[in-house]
Amino acid sequence: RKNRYNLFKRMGINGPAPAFLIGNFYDMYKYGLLKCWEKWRNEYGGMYGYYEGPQPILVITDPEMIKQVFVKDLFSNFSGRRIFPMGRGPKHNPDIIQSEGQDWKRIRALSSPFFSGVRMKEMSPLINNSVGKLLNVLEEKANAGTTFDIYSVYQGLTMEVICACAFGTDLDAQVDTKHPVLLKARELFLRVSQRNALQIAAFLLPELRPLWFRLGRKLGEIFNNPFIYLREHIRHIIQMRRSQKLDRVDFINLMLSATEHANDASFTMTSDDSDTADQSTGTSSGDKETSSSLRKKGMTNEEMEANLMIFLLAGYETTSTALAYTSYRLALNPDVQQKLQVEIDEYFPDDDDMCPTYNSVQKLPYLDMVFSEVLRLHSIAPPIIARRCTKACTVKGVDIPEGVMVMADSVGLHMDKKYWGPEDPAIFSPDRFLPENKAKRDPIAWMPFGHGPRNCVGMRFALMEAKFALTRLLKKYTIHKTDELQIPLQIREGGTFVPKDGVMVSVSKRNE
Ligand code: HEM
Repeated sequence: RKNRYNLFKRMGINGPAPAFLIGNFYDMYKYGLLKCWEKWRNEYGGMYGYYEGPQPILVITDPEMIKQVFVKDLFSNFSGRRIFPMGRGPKHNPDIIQSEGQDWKRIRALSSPFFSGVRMKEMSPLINNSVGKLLNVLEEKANAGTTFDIYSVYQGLTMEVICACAFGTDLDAQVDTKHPVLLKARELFLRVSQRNALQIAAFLLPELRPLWFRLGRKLGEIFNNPFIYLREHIRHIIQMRRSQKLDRVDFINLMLSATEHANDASFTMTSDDSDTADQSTGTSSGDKETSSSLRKKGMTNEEMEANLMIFLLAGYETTSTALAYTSYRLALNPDVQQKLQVEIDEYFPDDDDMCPTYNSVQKLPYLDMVFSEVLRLHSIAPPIIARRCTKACTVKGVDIPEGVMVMADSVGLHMDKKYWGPEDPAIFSPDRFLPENKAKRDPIAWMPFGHGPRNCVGMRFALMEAKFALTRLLKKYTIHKTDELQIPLQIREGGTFVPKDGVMVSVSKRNE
């Protein structure tokens, strides 16, 4: 441990001085990660090292270094992710986020087809159906003229959508706002952000992870951890679907066939499924197995459960947060909102009950610019954009020892004047994403979904869902700033970075 705390000094890399045993934990606990990163970035520049407990984190912003870690050397030297202090650890972890090496590649190869263009098109009616219900909820709010938290409304929407698309279940979570699955997911993310004594102990003493993991499970059973409720919910659905053998287009159906066909050499997914899968795996250096040979190995039952849980949580939390941040920005920038409404009206004229499609929403350039700018200013999952060095190597002249976590400072990149100036990067300005401005910038400067073969597998899904919701919402309603809107929004940091106290707005019907 003592040696570990000297690591960055020995490497000749600057950074905040760590305290023995707790690293830089005190600052992180007191001020939060966003504030610490900003302070350290200002003090030490684009590359520095700090310690999360005993875990050394090397923060980088150099585009070439990021490309080497996240793309070129990903499989050979950086196949690990950040390790959750209370998790099972990276070895033989059944879920896509925590697994590494060949296990990750196989799970990714099996999961990518859920997000292919063909699947997106098949899922669009399910999404449109839930967006229709969102409009009904907003109609009530508009009629009542009340101020309300639009974030919690979006949480109902995204929970409903992910349950329909992943499990084929109809939760009706926008109307039944006390649905236990919705409440448990909300509670789970809240608990992660609260850092109880066990979480802190696990964070500071990761060597005892197997103990923390077992203790966490035991205490979870005693104290009704929401995770256990959600896991049982997923198990129940899997059992039901196994016995019913429904022929539906949802994740669970694809996973069931992958599980049932494990090691069946003749099994192939349809060619329609392959358009995202091969981008993710099988193309990097030192990689012998192709995506399709990995897919043939299938998934175990435990992997299926674990990954359905990841999709449920990721599908629910991230997209609702992105929609909440977008509503915040639109409420504060009525000119941008109006311009967006003009674009939507032009593309969907005189059509109150429009049903956007996967292709049609991609033809709205200003919508894409607005959403991209929102994701630039509001990073939702920045700590996860990190790779653990699994084999010592040199990256652009920096010797990186095994075990160091290399994190791309996406928040710093998103605020760097070099890429986003001369206008102050803190200003919300969708024009930064005009094609002529985009062409001048290194694409690495914008990475809300991460980078490389291990980037966000659900990106297409998130973009489609958010764009369906925004086009239909803005066609009918205008979002307004209210006295209760918190400016700037306070952020709650946990697994994700979300508006701590919601987003309090009102809506009005456009044609009245
Ligand atoms: C606006 C919405 C979203 C944002 C901002 C977001 C962001 C991210 C980020 C930053 C990563 C890490 C990428 C990296 O390490 O390079 C990630 C990974 C991931 N995301 Fe998303 N995400 C979103 C939506 C979704 C959705 C809707 C799903 C699934 C339904 C999803 C599933 C995943 C999974 C499974 C991974 C791990 C991929 C892997 O390790 O191979 N995400 N996401």
